[in-house]
Amino acid sequence: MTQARLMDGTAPARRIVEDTARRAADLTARTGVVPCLATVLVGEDPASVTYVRMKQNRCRKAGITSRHVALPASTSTAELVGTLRELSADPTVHGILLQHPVGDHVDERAAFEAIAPEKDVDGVTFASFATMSFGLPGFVSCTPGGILRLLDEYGVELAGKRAVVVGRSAILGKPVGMLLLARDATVTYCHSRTRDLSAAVREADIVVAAVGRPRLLRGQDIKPGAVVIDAGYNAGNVGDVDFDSAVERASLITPVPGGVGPMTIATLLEQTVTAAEAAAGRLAAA
Ligand SMILES: Nc1nc2c(c(=O)[nH]1)N[C@@H](CN(C=O)c1ccc(C(=O)N[C@@H](CCC(=O)O)C(=O)O)cc1)CN2
Repeated sequence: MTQARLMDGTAPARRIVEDTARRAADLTARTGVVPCLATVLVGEDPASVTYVRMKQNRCRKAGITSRHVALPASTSTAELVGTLRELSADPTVHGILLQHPVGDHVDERAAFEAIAPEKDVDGVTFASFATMSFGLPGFVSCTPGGILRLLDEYGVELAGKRAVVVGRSAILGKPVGMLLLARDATVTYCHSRTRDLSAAVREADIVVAAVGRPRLLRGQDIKPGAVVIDAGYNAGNVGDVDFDSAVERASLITPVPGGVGPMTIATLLEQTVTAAEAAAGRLAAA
């Protein structure tokens, strides 16, 4: 049995960020507009703090400013919605990222919907979900968008392929399935109530593991020659796929770290500059 080829996300992500940095510099030189991403974090979950910091650092390197809003864990839905509406109305902010999760006492959907669609660079609003589902231009959810870019980068044909998405979260499982469907894959969603998960996954030409359960999928669950995308971000940089056994069966597989993660942040930066370019265009037309 030959081993799968690795789908490295770091090199394509670097290219996207370099291109994004060039676009940001050009926009600033032409119009004086400096792209700005507002990051909103509720509470102090250590993983979320790390992810937000990573996003801010990459923004800085790409010529994007970031404005951080740190809110206490006790923040109510109404307070969070108020903050997001203020940022949505602020002309100096071009993109808004609300770091997930926000805590069980907060209505995360209501919060996401308080983000103006033209600033939804993380692709979390209903408006963005609709454009993703119809394959129309708009902002994509960052991890799903990054996954599709990676599949294209490695020349994976999607039309007519059986894709199985394990997970149905609003920011990952659901949108990645819709993006695959918009590219004519035959998509099955699996979740905690799916009967015989292994049998369902073994049907897949393309598996997207997006459930947040360390090493849930193992080599025996993978059809020989399948493409395996591990979108799990569990503690300690452990994915949802048992890499060592899956690599023996797959034809292509993403590592964790170094696969989907860098593509997520690259997509966020790229969409922030796109939002800033659009805002500058509206300003010039007014
Ligand atoms: N509003 C959002 N919240 C969350 C998202 C999101 O896309 N939008 N995704 C996840 C976590 N996440 C970004 O927030 C994220 C996780 C991991 C990485 C990443 O690049 N990981 C690296 C390893 C990092 C390390 O070494 O510590 C990798 O995989 O190579 C990026 C983004 C939850 N919340």
